[in-house]
Amino acid sequence: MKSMLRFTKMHGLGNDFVVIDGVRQDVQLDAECVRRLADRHFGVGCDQLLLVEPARSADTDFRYRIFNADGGEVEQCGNGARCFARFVRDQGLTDKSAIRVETAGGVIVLHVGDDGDVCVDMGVPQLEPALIPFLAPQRAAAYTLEHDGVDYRIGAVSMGNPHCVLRVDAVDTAPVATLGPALEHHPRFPARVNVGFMQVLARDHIRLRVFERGAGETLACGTGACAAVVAGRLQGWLDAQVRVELPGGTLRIDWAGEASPVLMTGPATRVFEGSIVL
Ligand SMILES: N[C@H](CCC[C@H](N)C(=O)O)C(=O)O
Repeated sequence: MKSMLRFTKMHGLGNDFVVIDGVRQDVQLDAECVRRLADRHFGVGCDQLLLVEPARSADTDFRYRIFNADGGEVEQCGNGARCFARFVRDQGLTDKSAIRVETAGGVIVLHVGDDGDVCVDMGVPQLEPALIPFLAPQRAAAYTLEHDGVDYRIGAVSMGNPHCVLRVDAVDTAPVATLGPALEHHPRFPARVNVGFMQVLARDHIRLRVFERGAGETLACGTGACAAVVAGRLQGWLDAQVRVELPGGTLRIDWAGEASPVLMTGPATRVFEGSIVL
């Protein structure tokens, strides 16, 4: 039976989303439906689809589910979290300025600023290989990853979702389109992986491009920015506060190190509202 679904199109620095209110709408999504909504020719088009649901526990305000354009449900989305916060406030679903949200990757706390930016406590990065998941004998600040006869030096971090970070001399000429998909599917990342290409300009300033798991290269990746700063700090290249310059714009990432949470601050933009027949 066909049904009409209302949605809001949003983006975080060009990483774009279809956001759906699953609080006031009865929404049943399967992978095929997500792929169709995400399709830039036959659907609305987006990198990820975000589904807002009622909280399932007393200590959170909402549940937030994230689906990549390939239809797969994933644990976390940083740019999406900022758009989520803007959405629930704009839609009158909450008037809180600190919003606790359950995700498949853990609880995150969103702080909506008066300046329009949103600061997200993305939680403590996970560095144990088995929990990333990444196949390695033990935890290290950096690993050697072999692919096609070449040894790459990488950082491996989970922000709830898995990230592999490589340092490059220049992001503009980095082999994102070829090495990105190859490493996304590397057998040592059993859940696949997001692949970040990081150029260090200063101890408080990097450029970053990310080939995202399940979506391809995006204009920005919030969890990728967090993972790059964590990997860079663990290798001694970066300070506690870093400007991360992505193709779609700049995020501020703060990480005091080790057991501290990673804080991500940046904008969230609403583009248009719409409805679609499913
Ligand atoms: N592609 C990611 C999910 C979206 C993350 C990204 N859009 C962000 O802003 O963090 C994954 O499969 O883990």
